[in-house]
Amino acid sequence: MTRDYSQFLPNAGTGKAPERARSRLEILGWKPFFSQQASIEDLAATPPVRVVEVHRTKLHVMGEGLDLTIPPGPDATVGDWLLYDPLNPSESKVLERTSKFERRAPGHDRTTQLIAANVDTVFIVSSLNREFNVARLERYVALAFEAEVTPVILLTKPDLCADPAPFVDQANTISNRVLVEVINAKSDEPLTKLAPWCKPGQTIAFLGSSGVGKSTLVNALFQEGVAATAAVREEDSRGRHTTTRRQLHFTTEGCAVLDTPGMREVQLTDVEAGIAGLFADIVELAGQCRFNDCAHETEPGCAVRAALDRGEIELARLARWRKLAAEEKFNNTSLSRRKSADKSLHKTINSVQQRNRK
Ligand SMILES: Nc1nc2c(ncn2[C@@H]2O[C@H](COP(=O)(O)OP(=O)(O)OP(=O)(O)O)[C@@H](O)[C@H]2O)c(=O)[nH]1
Ligand SMILES: [Zn+2]
Repeated sequence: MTRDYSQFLPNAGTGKAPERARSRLEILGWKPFFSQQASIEDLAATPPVRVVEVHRTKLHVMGEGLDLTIPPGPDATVGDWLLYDPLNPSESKVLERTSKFERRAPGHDRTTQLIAANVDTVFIVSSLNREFNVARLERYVALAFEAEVTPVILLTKPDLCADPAPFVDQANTISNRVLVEVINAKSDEPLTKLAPWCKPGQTIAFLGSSGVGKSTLVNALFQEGVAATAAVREEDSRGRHTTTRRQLHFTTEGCAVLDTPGMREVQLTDVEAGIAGLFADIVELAGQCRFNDCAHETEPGCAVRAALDRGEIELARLARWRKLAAEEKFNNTSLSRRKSADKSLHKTINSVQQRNRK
């Protein structure tokens, strides 16, 4: 079967894009970034498919006229694009990702575990009450930057808050690259307020503490039900529908919503790049300090303190940067310690087994 994929290649057609119906691939999230990684011949021989669901023993993938499960050979996660090799499915090539969420896998040799790939926007949700915590929001923002996903902060439950303004002001101090929206998840606001990020072909995810309104927001997006294309549910032995561990649900509009408990376990790991992006100004200043190991406290020639004195950076923000950077350092050292501990445990087990064999 030969398919024509030329329309998905970059610079196809004329400059002015004629209004045409979106293809199935585009609704699934196919973008020029992916088509640039393959030739027309590749695309015809090994058609692109997206991983819409990850099971322990198989991957559920969808593409143009394709809806199948393949063995989990390729090191792929939910959201990934594969060039599906019909002759050898487990050898299907995983395309380079626009973004990826990872988490630390405790006690394994592989230090990180892929959670999700090719997410466009992550909504960082916090409610306008005592749960609100700028430092926590900042961690999530750093995480999103590290994953190369655009973060948007959503402040929920304004109907239960006497004065949202101070919370909004605080959230706005995090980064001028991050939008802050106040949203009543229980009203009809989600559909309209989230619309700019929930267009067809977009992939979105939600992060935030328990009880802040993530499920309520997701349900609001699926008001018209889960699209037929995302019949990605399995029936268990009792004939009930069970939500499997990692999957994409498509709204009737064609926006993919990531549903994976793994996102809740995403920790602030290896977020150095994210922190650097979030506190780019402070990081740059720190590079100008006289001493390489400047703690920005009492050292002479400290560019950070100087900027603080000039009122160019905020003390509270500097404190948050210090805390986040220290935590990041701690996470990294505890990981290497944990890794060597794992190894010695492994050695112990091996030597015990050898002794028992004798
Ligand atoms: N008044 C009001 N209640 C809200 C709003 N958003 C969520 N809630 C309520 O807060 C409670 C928790 O909301 P959920 O959507 O279950 O929160 P969650 O973030 O999905 O929580 P987990 O599933 O534990 O991670 C529910 O009773 C919601 O109805 C809001 O904007 N206003
Ligand atoms: Zn300094």
